[in-house]
Amino acid sequence: MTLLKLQHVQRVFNQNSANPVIALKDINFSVEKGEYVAIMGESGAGKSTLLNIIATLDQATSGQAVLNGQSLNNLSKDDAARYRRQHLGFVFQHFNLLDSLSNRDNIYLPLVLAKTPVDVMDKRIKPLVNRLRIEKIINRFPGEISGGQQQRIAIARALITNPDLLLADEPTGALDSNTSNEILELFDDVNANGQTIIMVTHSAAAASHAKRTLFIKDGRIYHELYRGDLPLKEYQQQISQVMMTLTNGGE
Ligand SMILES: Nc1ncnc2c1ncn2[C@@H]1O[C@H](COP(=O)(O)OP(=O)(O)OP(=O)(O)O)[C@@H](O)[C@H]1O
Repeated sequence: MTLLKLQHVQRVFNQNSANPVIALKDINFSVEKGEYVAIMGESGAGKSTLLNIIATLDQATSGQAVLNGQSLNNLSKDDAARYRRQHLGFVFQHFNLLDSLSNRDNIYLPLVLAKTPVDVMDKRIKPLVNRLRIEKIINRFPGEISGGQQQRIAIARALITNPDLLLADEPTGALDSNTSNEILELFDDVNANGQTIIMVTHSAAAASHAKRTLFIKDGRIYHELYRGDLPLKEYQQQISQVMMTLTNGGE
């Protein structure tokens, strides 16, 4: 089943000025339910712009973006905020946890905002605590745990609403390579449990964990790679090669 479909998506910044910026020229792709897709491209290629449109934080200038049957094109600010809360989960590079709340309350936060009863919150958190191995840190505060542990809490916060789509923006960008690997294995596990994931990353190692990688250049999809049955390392090399070609002019 198709979860996300983008057709001829264009995003122009400063459209009515003397110097409009065409950040996305013509983006076309679909994501099936249960897929794990990485998005790569050089700095300025349009990755954040694309992610923001999928995240309902921005809207296409033209073209269509549809997520789970809902057009993302003309949502009002309030409707977009509600849609995000109900259907999307976010994981960021710098975790974005609230230091004044315990880790448990950080995870509960999206449910608190949705006025969810406490017994439902307790029920929802239990399987996540086991799966993300955060038993020992759940009652501590973000300032008292490591970066990798903070990212685990952030992943739990993103998953507790059972989102249709998990959006990850450079989720290992602030972590050392060992901790990055642990977090990437966690994403593998989360995806194996049926969660659809889109991850923007500069890291070929991170992208190699996704089943498909889309490469963006100058606001268009330039190439795509499927992992298939390739071992992680070989797939990572293929991804690095495409990135190298891209960087060297992309022909
Ligand atoms: N608010 C804005 N106003 C004007 N131009 C913008 C705006 N946001 C992004 N751009 C431009 O749109 C293009 C795509 O930017 P975008 O941030 O999507 O790239 P990116 O691939 O995410 O880059 P990076 O990897 O550095 O984060 C760039 O040329 C950028 O300068």
